[in-house]
Amino acid sequence: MSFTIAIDGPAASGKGTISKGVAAHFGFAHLDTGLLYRAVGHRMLAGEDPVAAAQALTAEDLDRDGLRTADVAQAASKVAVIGEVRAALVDFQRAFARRAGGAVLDGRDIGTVICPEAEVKLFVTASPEVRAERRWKELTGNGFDVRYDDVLADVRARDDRDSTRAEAPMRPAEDAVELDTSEMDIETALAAALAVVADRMPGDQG
Ligand SMILES: Nc1ncnc2c1ncn2[C@@H]1O[C@H](COP(=O)(O)OP(=O)(O)O)[C@@H](O)[C@H]1O
Ligand SMILES: Nc1ccn([C@@H]2O[C@H](COP(=O)(O)OP(=O)(O)O)[C@@H](O)[C@H]2O)c(=O)n1
Repeated sequence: MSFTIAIDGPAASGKGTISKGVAAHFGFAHLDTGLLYRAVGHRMLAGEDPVAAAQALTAEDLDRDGLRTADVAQAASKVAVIGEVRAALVDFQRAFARRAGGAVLDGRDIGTVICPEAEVKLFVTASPEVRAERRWKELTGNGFDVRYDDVLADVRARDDRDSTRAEAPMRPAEDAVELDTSEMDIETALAAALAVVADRMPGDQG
């Protein structure tokens, strides 16, 4: 049986953390679809054509070091505007979503474009300032020397590019449950997400 949970939202809203927690709780597989775009962005920064890079993407590309930097995040959101890049990544994401045993995918367009039939859709948000603070803590904790103001500017620039692009813009699906985590710690946010999912689980799996 396949069961798909789509979790979308802007940068550093906590969708990855929630997705991992939901997947672990239910024993589902998890795909961070942002990594696909980051891997293509990384290859573009190395001089490759982004469409060719997306078409040739391998599992090893997703394991590379250096995909979590601010520069790669910006490059990811630039390649994500290109329709041919997005098209090259669709089949892999849909196949993952349909795998037996259940799947959680997080990104920007999972509930709207990749898996419009997903059994559960969440759209996770938080204010730009809260998200920038979380990302700043994460990056400085990982040894990156970044300023809060620059992280906030990066988050805002990506929000703007991601939500205004013509192809698969970031937005909540009409049937998505919105979860504003601005005032929630990780445990509270995960509990709220689990409650939404459990409510939509068939039988006694919740
Ligand atoms: N509710 C929360 N409260 C505080 N920190 C959080 C919360 N959710 C996530 N974080 C932290 O914020 C950072 C970004 O979270 P992440 O799940 O990677 O966001 P996203 O996948 O939306 O970019 C991580 O360091 C994570 O531990
Ligand atoms: N399903 C997706 C996932 C990511 N992306 C793009 O990839 C970029 C990086 O995504 P990410 O999820 O790794 O970013 P964070 O939310 O972790 O900061 C985003 O800013 C989007 O431009 C997308 O267009 N569609």
